[in-house]
Amino acid sequence: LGTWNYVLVGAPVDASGTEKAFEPATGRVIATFTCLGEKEVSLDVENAKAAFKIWSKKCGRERCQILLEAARIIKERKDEIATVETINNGKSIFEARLDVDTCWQCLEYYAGLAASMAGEHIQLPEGSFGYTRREPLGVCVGIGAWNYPFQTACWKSAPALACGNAMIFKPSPFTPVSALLLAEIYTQAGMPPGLFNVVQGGAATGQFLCQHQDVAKVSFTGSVPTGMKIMEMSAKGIKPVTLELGGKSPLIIFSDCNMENAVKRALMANFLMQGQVCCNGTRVFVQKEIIDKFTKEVRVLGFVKLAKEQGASVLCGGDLYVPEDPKLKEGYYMTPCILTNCRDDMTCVREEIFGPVMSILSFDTEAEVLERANDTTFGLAAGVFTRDIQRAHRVAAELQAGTCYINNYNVSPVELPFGGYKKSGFGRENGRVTIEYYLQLKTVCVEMGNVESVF
Ligand SMILES: NC(=O)c1ccc[n+]([C@@H]2O[C@H](COP(=O)([O-])OP(=O)(O)OC[C@H]3O[C@@H](n4cnc5c(N)ncnc54)[C@H](O)[C@@H]3O)[C@@H](O)[C@H]2O)c1
Repeated sequence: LGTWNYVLVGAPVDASGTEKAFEPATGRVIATFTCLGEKEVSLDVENAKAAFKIWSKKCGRERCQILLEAARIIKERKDEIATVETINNGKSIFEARLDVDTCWQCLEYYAGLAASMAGEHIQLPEGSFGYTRREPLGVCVGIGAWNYPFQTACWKSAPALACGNAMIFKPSPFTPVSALLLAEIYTQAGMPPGLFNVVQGGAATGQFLCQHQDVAKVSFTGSVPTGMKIMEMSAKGIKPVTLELGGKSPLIIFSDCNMENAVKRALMANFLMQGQVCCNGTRVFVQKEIIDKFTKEVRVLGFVKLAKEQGASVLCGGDLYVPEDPKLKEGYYMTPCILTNCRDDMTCVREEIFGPVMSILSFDTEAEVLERANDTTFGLAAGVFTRDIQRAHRVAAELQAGTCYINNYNVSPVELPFGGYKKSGFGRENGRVTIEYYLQLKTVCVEMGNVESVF
C-alpha cells in the first residue's frame, strides 16, 4: 500500500470534474475520482432498479444466506479493510478494526432478521379476511459522512438489503475508497450486479440522487445543515428520510460514581476517533464535590494515553502538532484539549466542534444538571455515571437524547437502535426497529362472499 494510488473512474458521460482523496497522516494523494453527474446517476438508478427486480423476488432465507456470506468475507478481509480505512480516514488501526467488527456483526444481525419478516392475517366477518405484506421500498439512497466510512455503508445497506431493497451509496468525497470494498464483497457473496452501487462525488452528486424520481428513500448521515437540505429535497418527492445528524451530547458525572470508570469513559467519550464521533459526550458535567479530583485524574490519564500513542509526552492544549517522523510532517494533527471552568453559554459548549476537545462544567444538583444538559438543540446521546440505581434510571428517562448510556459511553451494539432526538435527526440505525424504515406495508382485503350493488 506504500505507493497505492487508486484511480476511481468509470466512463464519464456528464461527470462534473474530479476530486482527490488524501491520507491525513501524511498529506499524500491516495485517490483521484470522477464526481458523477446527472446522467450517470440516472444510469446507476436504472441498474439498481433492474437488480431490485431480481432481489426483491428472493425469499428472506435466500437473502439471509447471501448477507451471511458477505459477513464471512468481511471477517476474512478485516485487516485489509481496516488498513484502507486507516490510510484514507486517519483513525487508528485499533479503532478501524473495531469498526469492521461492528460491520460484519451488523450484516449477520440483519441476515438473521431477513427470514422472519412477516405480515399479519386479520379475520373479517363472513369468512372474509385481510392480510398485510411487508414490502421493500425499491431503490434506496445512502449518503455517508467521512468519520465512519465503511461502517456507515454497512449500517445503511445491511437492513436495506435484508428487506429486499437496492441501495446506491455515496460516500463522503473525503473517504471514497472503503465503500468500494463493500461493493466488491457483496458481489462476491452473490448479490446481483447493481444491487449495491457506489456513486462518487460531493454535494452536486448527492443532490442528483436525492432528487431522482425513482429513488424511494434517502438515509443520510452528516451535519445538521446538510440534513435540512436533504429533507427539503426529499419532501418535494414525498420520500421518507432517515437523518443521522450531529450532536453536542452531555455526560453527567455524579459524586457517587466509580471515579476510575468515569474518568476512563469521559476520555473515551471525547477522544475516540480524535474526537470526531457524532455522539461524543463533549459537555462533561461534573458534580462540584468531585470536580477537582476528576480534573486532575482526567489530565493524568490523558497524558498517559497520548504518550502511549505518540511515543512522547505533549501538552494537553489543542495546538497544531507536527510529529518528529519526516513522513508525517505534511499530515494533519492536533493535540487533545481539555477545557475547564466552562460556562453553558460558551461557543465551545454550545456548538459541535468535531475535534478532540472536552469541556468540563461544574454542577450542584440533579434538577439543575438535567435542565442544563437538555438546554441544546441537539439530542443524539447522553451519559450518566452514578452508583445510585434509581437516580441512574430517573436521569436517563429525563435526558432528551436518542441514546442514553448508564455507567458507560460510546458503545454501539448492533442489537440496540441508534439515532437522534431534536435536531440530531430521526429514524434509527441498528436494532430490529430499523427494518421498519426500509419496508412499506401493503394491506390486502379479501372478500370470500358475493358483493351487493350499492347503486
Ligand atoms: N448521527 C450519526 O449517526 C452521525 C454519524 C457520523 C457523523 N455524523 C455527523 O456528520 C457530520 C460530519 O460529517 P460531514 O462533515 O461529512 O458532513 P456533511 O454534512 O458535510 O456531509 C455528509 C455527506 O453529505 C454530502 N452532501 C453535502 N452536501 C450535500 C447536498 N446538498 N445534497 C446531498 N448530499 C450532500 C457530502 O458529500 C457527504 O457525503 C457531523 O455533524 C457528525 O456529527 C452523524
